[in-house]
Amino acid sequence: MSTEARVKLKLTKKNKFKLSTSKNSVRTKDAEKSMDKPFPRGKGSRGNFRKNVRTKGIQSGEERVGRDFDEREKLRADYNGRKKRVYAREETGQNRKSYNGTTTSKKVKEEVVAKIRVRSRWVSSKSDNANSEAKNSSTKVKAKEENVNLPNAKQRTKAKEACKKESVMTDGNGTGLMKKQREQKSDFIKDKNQNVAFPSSSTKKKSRVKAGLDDDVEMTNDQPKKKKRVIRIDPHDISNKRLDDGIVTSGTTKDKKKESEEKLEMSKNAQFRAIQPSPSILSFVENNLLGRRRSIEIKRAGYNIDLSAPLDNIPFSTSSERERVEENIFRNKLEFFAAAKVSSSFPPPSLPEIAFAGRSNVGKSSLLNALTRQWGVVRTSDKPGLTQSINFFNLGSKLCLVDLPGYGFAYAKEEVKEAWEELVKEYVSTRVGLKRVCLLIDTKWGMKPRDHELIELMESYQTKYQIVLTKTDVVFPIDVARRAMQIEESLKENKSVVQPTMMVSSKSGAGIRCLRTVLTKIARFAKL
Ligand SMILES: Nc1nc2c(ncn2[C@@H]2O[C@H](COP(=O)(O)OP(=O)(O)OP(=O)(O)O)[C@@H](O)[C@H]2O)c(=O)[nH]1
Ligand SMILES: [Mg+2]
Repeated sequence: MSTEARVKLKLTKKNKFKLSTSKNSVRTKDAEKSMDKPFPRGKGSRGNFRKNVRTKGIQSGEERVGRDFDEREKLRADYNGRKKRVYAREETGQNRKSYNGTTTSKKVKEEVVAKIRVRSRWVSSKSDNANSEAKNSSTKVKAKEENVNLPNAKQRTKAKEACKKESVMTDGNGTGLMKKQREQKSDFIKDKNQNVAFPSSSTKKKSRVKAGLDDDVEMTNDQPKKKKRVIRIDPHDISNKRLDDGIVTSGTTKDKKKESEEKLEMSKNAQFRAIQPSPSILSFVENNLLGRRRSIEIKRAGYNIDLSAPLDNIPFSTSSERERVEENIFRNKLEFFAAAKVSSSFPPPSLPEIAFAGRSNVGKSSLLNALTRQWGVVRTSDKPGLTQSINFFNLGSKLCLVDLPGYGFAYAKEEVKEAWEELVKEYVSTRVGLKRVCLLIDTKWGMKPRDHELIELMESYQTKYQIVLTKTDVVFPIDVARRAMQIEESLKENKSVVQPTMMVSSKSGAGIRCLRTVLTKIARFAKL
């Protein structure tokens, strides 16, 4: 290359250099304008600031060199300290990478301070990932820095102070910074609690909806939530206690009563099971097939199970044989002839009377039908209280059978039941011609207090009575024997009682013939 050509090339290079520097000078002026406000306020200002930093960081190396040169030139020309600081900030904020340490010592100091300020932000953002609490605090500090949406001027100044404190903390240690931030946070919360009233629920919602939400506001929202979680229980308030804590004493006493009753009942049952029946009673039960029996057992004994009350029929008997064996009196027709609800309505005594007394539903009317084998003459029902008057039946011209109303539980008014009881008592105590009272006792339940009452009355009026256990087909044979034994033992001292205790079942017919034999003897020897 010739010398002329070399000179031309140098000139063109110089021209190009001048052009590039002039462009950079324009840009730096714009930057200068923006850097007049190093921490811009308001929406988007921070974003623009970052944008500037980013765009300037992408600049080519040639441009960067040119701009550096231009700035150096300006520094030399301008001795205003403020402008220098602005340029230093611009340098550190925009072209950190292009900085090579060739500037003046003042500029270096300012750059270092600015750089650390930026680093402190990075460190805080890094510590966010490590600790969520630190994250919240760092964002709050940022918010303070930006000073956006703070409720009043006092808080703004507080935030500024916090920001200044943070800028002093330039040691780059994350933990130390976190501690400081926590302190700041707690201070700030205290200050808020003292000065700022809690926002209402509507304001809470609004604050959540807003995109540019301030974390400080959220922090205040969290405070009442924590308070809500506190559950205060009044120890003297009964409603707080559970039912099984022993407050309701009436329930426990009731339970205790029930338990004691159950124990008594259990002890009664145990006592009943401990009864040893006499051999005579046991043999009677077995001979008459009393108690609950299987139909095959009755069949094997020779009874026709197709008949009602089969055990009242003689095995393999013909009609002639039965007429011979059975009592003549009970072959007669049963006829109803009088009913009395009051003592004045009693018919005049014409025949020896045998009465059937007992609790309601014990089987009085059924027994009358079973004895006479005339089903349907006396009305029966499974509903207690059917017989409500004293009903008189003639059995031929020899005997009068009397069906008494029951006592105890019945579907009737209390006054009516009391009237029945009084009528029965009057009848058994005053009736002339009454030769025997068959006191019917349910084999399953035994004697009840009202039965004892009637016994006492009959004892006092020397009315002869005989205990007849009914419904023996519903309990085991051994229990029939035990019940008979129990009653006999309990009435051992009584004078008007006629032994032995009779045991019957109107359903199976067990023991009916024996009772019939006993009653026939009464009719045979009785005199008015
Ligand atoms: N299993 C069984 N049931 C019987 C026996 N005797 C009577 N019953 C039933 O017991 C219920 C009451 O019988 P009733 O003869 O009406 O008794 P009641 O003593 O006259 O009753 P009231 O007239 O109300 O006092 C009826 O449903 C009968 O079928 C028996 O020996 N065995
Ligand atoms: Mg009856």
